[in-house]
Amino acid sequence: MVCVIIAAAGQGKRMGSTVNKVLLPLAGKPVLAHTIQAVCQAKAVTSIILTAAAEETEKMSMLLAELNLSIPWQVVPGGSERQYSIANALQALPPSAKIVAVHDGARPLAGPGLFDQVIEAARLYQAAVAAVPVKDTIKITDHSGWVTDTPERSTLWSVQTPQAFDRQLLASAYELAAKEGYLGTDDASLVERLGARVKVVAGSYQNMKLTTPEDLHFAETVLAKRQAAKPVIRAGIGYDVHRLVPERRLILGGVAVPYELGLAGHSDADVLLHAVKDALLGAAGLGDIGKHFPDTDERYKGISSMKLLAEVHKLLNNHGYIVNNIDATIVAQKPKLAAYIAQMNSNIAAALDIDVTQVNVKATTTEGLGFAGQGEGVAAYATATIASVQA
Ligand SMILES: Nc1ccn([C@@H]2O[C@H](COP(=O)(O)OP(=O)(O)OP(=O)(O)O)[C@@H](O)[C@H]2O)c(=O)n1
Ligand SMILES: C[C@](O)(CO)[C@H](O)COP(=O)(O)O
Repeated sequence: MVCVIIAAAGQGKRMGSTVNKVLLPLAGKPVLAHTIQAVCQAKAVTSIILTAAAEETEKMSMLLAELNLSIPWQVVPGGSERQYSIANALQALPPSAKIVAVHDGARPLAGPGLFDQVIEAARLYQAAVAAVPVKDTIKITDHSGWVTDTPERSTLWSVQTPQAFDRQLLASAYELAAKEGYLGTDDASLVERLGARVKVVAGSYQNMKLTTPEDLHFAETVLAKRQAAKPVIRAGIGYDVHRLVPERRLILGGVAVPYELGLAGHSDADVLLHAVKDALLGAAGLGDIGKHFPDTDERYKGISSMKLLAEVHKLLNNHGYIVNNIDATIVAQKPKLAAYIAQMNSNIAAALDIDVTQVNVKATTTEGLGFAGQGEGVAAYATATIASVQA
């Protein structure tokens, strides 16, 4: 379980506004609403704790309630410094939380994917931060403004949030900082003092912390551009045929259909899923299943086509696509398939992480004509549309 602490208990003094900057309007809604929605879209996140200044607790609770979140949330009082706010939130963590991510309420432009990446890195390495390479040359000065050093830029990173940690590690880091009276400017610096290693995950230059007024203009521009960007839709087609033979199971759309014959093939010969996968790969311009899962490869002998459908889904995601819809037709004289169609739809939807309404499997006979009509084999046609994911 992953709990995200959203720090929102500051005053936004550098913004020069009379209201807390996280409550300022941005593209038609409060900055904090953008931040919370991005956090909630991350797949791994299971709960939220928001830190709020005492006098803003009610306002922020109302904002959270209006967002109608599907995961549990709570609001805890902040402290006089960001670090003290996070320390309060750590006391309120749900017992099930094994990973804790911390994010600034004032970073509304972080994409959901970044949370998932940083959380995944925290699972692997115990501590991870989003960061971008610095673009300017950085100088160190003395207190009179004289340059004392120019650090090598290739080792310098501008560190952002989210930052994610193993729960115990972060708790120990905060305990040590409290004991030693150390006040850091981010959470990872506390963890570093324990001697633990922190992994850097590539963040985004757009994921800026709204600190001064010009940052708000930048954020408006980024959001306007994101809203105007139209996803590109691509379509693909798939077709497959397998021979019906004795002593094989008849697997269609991941369902074992009772019948005296089954489909012959190197894998489980799920002709429907083969057509669906070819349609998806075709839509993405990624070839076909023969290219990715050759029938000469022993690894795929007898393999469930549901597993390979999940692989195709991963491949599409890695190339920046999400699935829009699937339409498919199974061509078989026998057996009757109507009773199994709903399960096929839901199997396909689950593997592709889409709603079942986006999948439409049908079945038809050929009135006794041709190889399907003669019961020699089963064919399947599929079409798929996919959409490119916006950055
Ligand atoms: N005592 C504090 C101070 C800051 N924050 C939060 O930590 C994030 C990052 O801090 P910063 O940008 O410094 O915000 P402010 O403290 O509000 O800004 P300023 O320093 O200009 O007053 C913000 O979302 C802020 O609301 C917090 O939860 N508790
Ligand atoms: C945690 C942080 O956002 C990482 O860049 C940053 O250090 C917060 O600093 P601030 O002093 O609260 O602005």
